[in-house]
Amino acid sequence: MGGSLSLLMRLQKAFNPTVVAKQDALLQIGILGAAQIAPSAIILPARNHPEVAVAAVACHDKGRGDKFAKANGVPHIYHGSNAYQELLDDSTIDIVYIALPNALHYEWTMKSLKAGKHVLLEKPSANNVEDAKAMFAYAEEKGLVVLEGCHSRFHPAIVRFKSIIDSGKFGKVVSFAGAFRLSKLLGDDDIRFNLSLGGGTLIDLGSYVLALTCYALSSELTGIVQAHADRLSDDPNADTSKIDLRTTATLAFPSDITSSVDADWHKPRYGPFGLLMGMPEASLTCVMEGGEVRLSNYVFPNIWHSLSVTPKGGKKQMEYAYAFEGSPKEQQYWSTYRHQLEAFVDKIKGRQPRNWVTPEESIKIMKWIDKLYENTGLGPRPSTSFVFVK
Ligand SMILES: NC(=O)C1=CN([C@@H]2O[C@H](COP(=O)(O)OP(=O)(O)OC[C@H]3O[C@@H](n4cnc5c(N)ncnc54)[C@H](OP(=O)(O)O)[C@@H]3O)[C@@H](O)[C@H]2O)C=CC1
Ligand SMILES: O=C1OC[C@@H](O)[C@H](O)[C@H]1O
Repeated sequence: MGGSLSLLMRLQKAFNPTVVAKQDALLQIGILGAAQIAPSAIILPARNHPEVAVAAVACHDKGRGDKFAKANGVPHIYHGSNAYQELLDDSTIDIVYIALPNALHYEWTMKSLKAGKHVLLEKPSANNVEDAKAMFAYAEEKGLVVLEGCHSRFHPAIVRFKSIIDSGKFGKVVSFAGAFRLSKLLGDDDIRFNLSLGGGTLIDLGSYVLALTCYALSSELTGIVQAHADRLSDDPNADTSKIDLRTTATLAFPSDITSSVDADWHKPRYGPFGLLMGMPEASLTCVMEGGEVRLSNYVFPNIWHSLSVTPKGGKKQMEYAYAFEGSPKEQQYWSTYRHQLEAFVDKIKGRQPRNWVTPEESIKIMKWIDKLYENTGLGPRPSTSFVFVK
């Protein structure tokens, strides 16, 4: 099939994945919050997974909740101020998908665990490392699965990217660069720019960069060489002065490897009156002694990505990894979120997932997000006033 035809097919499949026949005894998923990301991250993947069903959504606002449920074929809706807790009290729900503002991840993960539910939690896992540690410790105590949805980690493209580095074919790693850069299309009132809701560009976009960098290098980050944040406001008394529109940093890894981080929600716009957005960038580049490998588009690699391998002094070669080797043909259309759901269900069912984001990794990423925020002077994202009682 020609390039443009396969691209069209992948686009079509991304928004209309095959609806599969369901097995008996499905794991029932409840969604907390009628979030924008929920259709891509859980509704569509669940339609394509034979062992799960989305059974309910909880939304404070009845009108919005009804609209969400209707548009996404969710059979039951909880609404009103106690909606989230009512969903957790529903004994038919096995899994809770949490796509709430970052500051609410801790509270609703703890409450979900207390209610005996497994949790698929949006990235970043929490507002700060202390909250993340408490969440994963409680999950362990309860014998339940909590997975931070760093969805890119599950796609064949990132696994292939890492395997090229790990193969040693190009020798030792010299340096690494990770970027997630977008033009600002959201208002300042978006959850991403609100300190009390756990906002900030490093915690939002940078959480991917840190997680994917640490995964690809399979080694412990050892320190911060330098870091800089462009703030939303210069008024030291305003919360917005603690919100970074862009954070850039250089990190140190063992063997003198340095890695750059660019988390940017303020990529310049261009054209007349700045009407055009800059090209979104989600890339990872690893420079090794004998060559370089670069992955572009780790966010929606199922629609399109490129993996370029350039031997030192040689010609760039392109690779694509839409499916794992030997996997059924249909899987070439799986999104990062569909791969993630596969792993999550495997873990709950006691099967070995192909790939996993461990609690230790999630905690480590939160630790370095805190350290970077300390380093840039903005300070870690504060915990909320919620006090958890077992
Ligand atoms: N994995 C991925 O690709 C992506 C992940 N994310 C992550 O998902 C989470 C949610 O992001 P997104 O979908 O953009 O969020 P939304 O802005 O759509 O908000 C999600 C839900 O949070 C509740 N909420 C929104 N604003 C507030 C507020 N001011 N105070 C209290 N509750 C609020 C609402 O619940 P209700 O319906 O009850 O009113 C809303 O439906 C974040 O953690 C983000 O990092 C986001 C985008 C992509
Ligand atoms: O994938 C994403 O892209 C945009 C971000 O703001 C969002 O939170 C993130 O997960």
